[in-house]
Amino acid sequence: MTMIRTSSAEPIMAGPGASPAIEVADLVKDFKAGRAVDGVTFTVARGSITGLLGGNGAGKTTTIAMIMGLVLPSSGRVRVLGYQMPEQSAEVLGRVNFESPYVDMPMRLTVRQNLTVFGKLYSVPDLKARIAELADDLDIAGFLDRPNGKLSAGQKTRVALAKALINRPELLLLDEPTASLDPDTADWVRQRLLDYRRRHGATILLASHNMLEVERLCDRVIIMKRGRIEDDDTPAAIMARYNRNTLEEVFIDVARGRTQETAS
Ligand SMILES: Nc1ncnc2c1ncn2[C@@H]1O[C@H](COP(=O)(O)OP(=O)(O)OP(=O)(O)O)[C@@H](O)[C@H]1O
Repeated sequence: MTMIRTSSAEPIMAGPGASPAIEVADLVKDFKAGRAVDGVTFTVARGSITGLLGGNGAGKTTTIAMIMGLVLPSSGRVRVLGYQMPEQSAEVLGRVNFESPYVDMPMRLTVRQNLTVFGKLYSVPDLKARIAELADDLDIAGFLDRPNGKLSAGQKTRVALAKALINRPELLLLDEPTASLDPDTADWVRQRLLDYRRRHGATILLASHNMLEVERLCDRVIIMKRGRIEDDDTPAAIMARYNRNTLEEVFIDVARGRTQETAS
């Protein structure tokens, strides 16, 4: 285990398994139009799959962007794999990756060229072999030499997943990983994510509007509303607390302001 001194007086424990995958404390983000994240605190255990739920504008994407160090918090603290973000981001970014259907890869580059660029950014060793392995695992070998702009939504998602896994990340952050996919392809993507977690012991944090997906994938659910955490527990415990059989019903209760006591 390594002790690292940072600008803050407190040392950070940075050894393998020494700290949670993510620690977020009193996180706040103010934009000109108002407060997007309003004092959020949670930790994510290594090897877990955690779902970040909440209605449109609840603050999920902003929270994930602050965890990645892409958006600077107005106040509060983020640690990823034991390192303080964004100050120590250089220590962790190679061990983390991200996927969102709303962030396109360069359209004119072929799939192989895209994966090569991202692989080089992550200094992936033996990159050709890694791309071949992912092409096999994610069934993209048939269109490796096609421009990204000429792929269907389902094919693009598989390529985006290949990009997200190229550096064998210990922590994977996903923003609606199955948005706009047909149920069969969405199920296939979920299975790949479960396989990846099982094989590599990776941690996954995902924002999703698909409640069945969250019930199926997640060990734990954090529900956000207007920038704050409304609930945080296992899917089963949350459904029991709201006296509901599905997370979809809980989501609607939370969105419509029904409390755990009044929901029935
Ligand atoms: N770059 C930005 N500049 C100004 N306001 C922003 C910015 N990014 C997000 N916001 C605002 O912050 C709030 C939270 O947005 P965010 O995208 O984090 O929510 P979300 O929970 O991910 O929503 P959705 O489910 O619709 O993707 C919203 O009111 C949004 O308009």
